[in-house]
Amino acid sequence: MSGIGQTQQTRAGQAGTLSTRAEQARKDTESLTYSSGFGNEHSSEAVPGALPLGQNSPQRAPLGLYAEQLSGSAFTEPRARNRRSWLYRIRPSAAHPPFSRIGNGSLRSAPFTESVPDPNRLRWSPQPEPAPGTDWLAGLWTLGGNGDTTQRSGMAVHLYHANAAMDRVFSDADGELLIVPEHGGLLLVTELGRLAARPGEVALIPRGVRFRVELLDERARGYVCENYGQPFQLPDLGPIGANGLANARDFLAPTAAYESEADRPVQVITKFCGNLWSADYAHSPLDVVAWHGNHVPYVYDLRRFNVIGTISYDHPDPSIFTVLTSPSDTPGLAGVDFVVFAPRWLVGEDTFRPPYFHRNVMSEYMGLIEGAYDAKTAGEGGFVPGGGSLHNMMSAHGPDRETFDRASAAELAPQKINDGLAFMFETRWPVTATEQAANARHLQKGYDNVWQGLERHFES
Ligand SMILES: O=C(O)Cc1cc(O)ccc1O
Ligand SMILES: [Fe+2]
Repeated sequence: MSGIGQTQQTRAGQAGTLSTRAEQARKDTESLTYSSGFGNEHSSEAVPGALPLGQNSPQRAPLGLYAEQLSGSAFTEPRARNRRSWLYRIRPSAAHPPFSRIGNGSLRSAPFTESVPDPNRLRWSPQPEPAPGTDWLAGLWTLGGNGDTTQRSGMAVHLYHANAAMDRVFSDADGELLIVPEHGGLLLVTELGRLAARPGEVALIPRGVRFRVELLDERARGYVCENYGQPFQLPDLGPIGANGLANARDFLAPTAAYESEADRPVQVITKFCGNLWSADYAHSPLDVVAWHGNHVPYVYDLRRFNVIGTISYDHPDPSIFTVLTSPSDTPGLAGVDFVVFAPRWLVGEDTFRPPYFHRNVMSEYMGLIEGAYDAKTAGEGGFVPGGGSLHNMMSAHGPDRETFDRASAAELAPQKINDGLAFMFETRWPVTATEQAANARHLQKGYDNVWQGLERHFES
């Protein structure tokens, strides 16, 4: 079985240095166009007349293209949950050679059984530098997760660290991918078109959609939530009303674009029930000339998030910061929520304003995109951009001692939190760490100490 590293067949060496590739990718982002809205029907054609009108599958599709449906939900799921796109492509996806197993590299999948679920609070420093020539796929490193890929339930937390563009093409049959860049921009070249995602933005690649990743900078680092469960959707707003939190119109789907160069060999890798499989195609599968549907990738700028919080007293639960939720069969119980702690004003009166001490039945993985987080002291060895923390089901956590001391004594003038962008993947089941995460050198050994020295103040 060959490894996950890039093969000879890829063009990285031939196409010159990464800077040339990155420069080209940056140039490509200047002409990107998008279609706005989340969950709605989008349509796009790169060549006029490529999209059939009034039907999906004419006897002969326009321009000699092949019509193909990509289903992200069962055919019969309720209309509100139904996801599919129709693709009009140069060759049908069915025309491919057999897939063979390749090594999984540092990727791991559910069920996670390498270690036992850990009730301790865990925190990691940023990922170490990858070897030169590491593309986005080879740079994926799994921290942990829950559920079962074969049952389409649960989630995985991955980190990525890349310094080379991807020539091969990847798709994930196991789940959708929420990509959270922390350092360096990405150009995602997908079957449905191209999207740019820079730190502060997130990208969502639906289950099964093929893509490759170009780097917009010399190095790219970030987080990935692989959601095996129901696709992410916008949370209901209840009494908030018709607007607020992440607004649907701020999600941007790509417009159709296809690989225009002559046929060339392309390695296509698929992740299927936890393993990587590879096939050598004689052409690029990113050959969709037109498409319509709602099973589409998105990019979303987290700075567009309409943050809602208290204007009276007490610290609201962080569900108020939910960007996207993957529901379970139990109302209100998410398989996984994606939550953002964006710049906001704190005005609560007679209130301990940072996150409170708590124990939660849900499990919380937190990452930091930039700056600092208001419950934790910043700086080397602390909660820093590129690092992450895991507070599993019922583990006791909250403000560290320094934060507690400061916030308990602070003068409660209106205060703008302006210097940080943190996020949380909050999931219904404990996250079991992979062996590589449980034994990582960058696991912070003294994390518990941040809660040391919280002295007794009780006077009876
Ligand atoms: O643990 C954390 O920092 C996340 C979090 C934030 C918050 O504002 C309230 C509860 C919570 O779990
Ligand atoms: Fe928490």
